[in-house]
Amino acid sequence: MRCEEKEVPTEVQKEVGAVGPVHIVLAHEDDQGFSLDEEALERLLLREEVVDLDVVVVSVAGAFRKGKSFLLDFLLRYMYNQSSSSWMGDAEEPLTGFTWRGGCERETTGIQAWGQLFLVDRPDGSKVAVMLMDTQGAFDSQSTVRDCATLFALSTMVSSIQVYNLSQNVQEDDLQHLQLFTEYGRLAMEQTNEKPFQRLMFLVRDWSYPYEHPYGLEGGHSFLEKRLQVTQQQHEELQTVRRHIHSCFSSISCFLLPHPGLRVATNPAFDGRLTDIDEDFKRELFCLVPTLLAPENLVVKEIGGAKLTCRDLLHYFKAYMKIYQGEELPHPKSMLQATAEANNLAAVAGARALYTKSMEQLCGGDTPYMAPLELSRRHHALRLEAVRHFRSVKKMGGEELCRRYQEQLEAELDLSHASYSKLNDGKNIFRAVRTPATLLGLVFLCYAASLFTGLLGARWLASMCHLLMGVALVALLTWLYTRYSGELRPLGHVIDRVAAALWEQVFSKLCEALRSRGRLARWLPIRRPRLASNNNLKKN
Ligand SMILES: Nc1nc2c(ncn2[C@@H]2O[C@H](COP(=O)(O)OP(=O)(O)OP(=O)(O)O)[C@@H](O)[C@H]2O)c(=O)[nH]1
Ligand SMILES: [Mg+2]
Repeated sequence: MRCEEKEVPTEVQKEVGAVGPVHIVLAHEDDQGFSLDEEALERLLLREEVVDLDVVVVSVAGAFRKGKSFLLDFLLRYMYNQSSSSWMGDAEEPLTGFTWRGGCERETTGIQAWGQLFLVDRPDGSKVAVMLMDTQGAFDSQSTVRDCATLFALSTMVSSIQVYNLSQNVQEDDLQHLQLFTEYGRLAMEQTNEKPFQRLMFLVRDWSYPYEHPYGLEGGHSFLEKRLQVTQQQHEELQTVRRHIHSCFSSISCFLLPHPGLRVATNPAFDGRLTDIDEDFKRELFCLVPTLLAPENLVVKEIGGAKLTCRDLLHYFKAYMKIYQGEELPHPKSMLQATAEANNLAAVAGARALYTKSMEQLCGGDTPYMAPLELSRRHHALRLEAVRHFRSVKKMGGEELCRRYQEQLEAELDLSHASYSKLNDGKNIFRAVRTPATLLGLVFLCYAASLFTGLLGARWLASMCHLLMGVALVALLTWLYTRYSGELRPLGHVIDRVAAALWEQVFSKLCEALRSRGRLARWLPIRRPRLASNNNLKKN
């Protein structure tokens, strides 16, 4: 049921009908997130009569289908009819403005602002521009936790009065969601010591316990005081939520609103006219709206302690939107997903610690060199044990998530093995002296070659050998310097690599050739595959 005007429209209706809500943040259907309609926002905020005025932004946010747009239409009536005590309108006047309707499917998407800012003279003589904002309801079946958090955070960041619209009670999960969403907002703002947001009002709809806490602001105050109380007996988790909420807003209040009557809640033909709404509801609504919007209660939007004009607000809106569209912020997750990931991460950490402890004992910095093959064998055994430990820990999230984290663990352990192998190689005395030995060998070879070629009369060849010998000597001295001083490390690394290549290409091939002839076989320790050596034995 959409509000349709059935009678001759009143002046307020005419004005409301002439303006209408403006979509400033658009929600995209295909999981593409949100985008800011900059032009629409500029048209609204850069109007000559408001652009340099301080701005007041009143936003209503909370779960979907809880009467947010309906309430905002009464706020509109107040703004259009401020001077009159009968601002609520005629008894038979249908309620129009922000679109609202009955039914169980969501109505409002993205963020909508009323297409006109209201100019209000405050008691201190200043003039401010008031912007009313309606937001997409949280927790509908089409939005992810990230979507809900983004919209709630964004509306909290740009508003000076945020109405947190709740149904029947303030439950612990309402507080937890508020904590998550405001934290998401705080993350996107520059860190300051001041409280990042201004005024928060818990608006509890359909309050059914007026005999415990009466309707209205005072009942809300005593109720909220009890709800947000931090005591030493409370579990730390409950204390943290409450402390967080107190630390985010400079002022927090609560208003308890009665049920508007069955015609409002269940009649599909209800069009918002006052005659169909319960007296209790109207009476409390009559108090609630001025509490938010009376000139003396308006709160100018401030960021970092500085008041914002409409022009400034445009700038901040754009900047915040950009942050939420980028990838630098973490993605808020559902409670189960976050818990499951935390479980798996903790199990990975436990398994990794088990592996590292054993590997440290086996081949850590203080232990002597061990045969690479043995190291590799022990790594495989410990890796298996770590994976078994990981799988044995009870975790939420199911098999697929578990497998993903197992693969991550295995990759990490393989990386650790590679660095332990390097550490182990560094302890091999032959490896440690490989570079100087190779360079010294080169010096001697060049020297012998220069002598030999000199004897044969090939002087240019002898000179070449001398030159090469000089280069090898300089390289050796440079290497010794880098190792001693710790300076010129990149140069030392290059020399190491050249020496390793020389060793591989020349000396080890030379040794291999000699070994194959059997002359050095007894002197050069080399590990042969067991099968091959057995075969050789058999052949012999
Ligand atoms: N029970 C109850 N229903 C209300 C109240 N106020 C409005 N409604 C009804 O709730 C229904 C939804 O109203 P909307 O204003 O469209 O709700 P909304 O929170 O904006 O919904 P979304 O835009 O989908 O997030 C309508 O049928 C209203 O008549 C209230 O205080 N209590
Ligand atoms: Mg709505």
